[in-house]
Amino acid sequence: MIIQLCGLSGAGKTTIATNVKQKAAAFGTPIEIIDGDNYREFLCKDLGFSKEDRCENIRRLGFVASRLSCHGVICIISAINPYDAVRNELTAAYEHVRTVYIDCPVNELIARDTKGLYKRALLPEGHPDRLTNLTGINDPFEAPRNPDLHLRTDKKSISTCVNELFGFIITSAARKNNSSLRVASV
Ligand SMILES: Nc1ncnc2c1ncn2[C@@H]1O[C@H](COP(=O)(O)OS(=O)(=O)O)[C@@H](OP(=O)(O)O)[C@H]1O
Ligand SMILES: Nc1ncnc2c1ncn2[C@@H]1O[C@H](COP(=O)(O)OP(=O)(O)O)[C@@H](O)[C@H]1O
Repeated sequence: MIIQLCGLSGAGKTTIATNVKQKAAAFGTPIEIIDGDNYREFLCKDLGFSKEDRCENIRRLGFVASRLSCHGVICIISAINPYDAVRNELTAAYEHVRTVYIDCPVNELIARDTKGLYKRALLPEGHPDRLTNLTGINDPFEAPRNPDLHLRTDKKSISTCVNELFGFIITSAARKNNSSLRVASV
């Protein structure tokens, strides 16, 4: 199974994915987190933040996830993943892909600003440190219309979000296994 997260920088993707991984490990269920930030240092080092590069980034993360998930590893793709088209591409290309929207309003993210990116994007035009393509400020984010799970991280605590995603994964995995068993017994 592949869980593709999407959500703005600072929305809580890494925090939730890491906690879900820990919780699952305690139950003996391995989860691999395929994190955009992390892969951009290695496999996706050549990519920037244009629409083409962001889509290519997601395609590569999706490919890695597909290789692991066909050996039974549950994968969480933790990336901003801002475009509908490439999210749909992954859903169509691979089996058992679920889309989870980690949602937080921009005003709250500007207040959190854990990496200082929002401050830089909001600098006046022409400022040498201004970030010109930060998702949600001056670059698009296409909110998924029908995500399989929608978590509002400004309204729910970290532990509630973690429990909801964990529960969702367990339920989806059970459904997937039941349907494989039905197919196998036909
Ligand atoms: N311009 C711009 N826009 C968005 N994000 C930026 C940008 N510049 C750097 N960063 C940092 O890169 C992380 C996002 O990488 P992703 O691979 O998740 O992005 S994408 O899915 O390809 O859109 C993102 O990580 P997260 O904060 O964990 O989301 C940022 O730390
Ligand atoms: N309900 C919540 N879920 C996840 N993170 C939250 C929540 N409420 C507050 N936060 C905080 O928001 C920040 C999210 O950062 P991070 O997980 O790195 O986001 P992202 O990976 O989406 O960029 C962390 O400082 C975290 O403690």
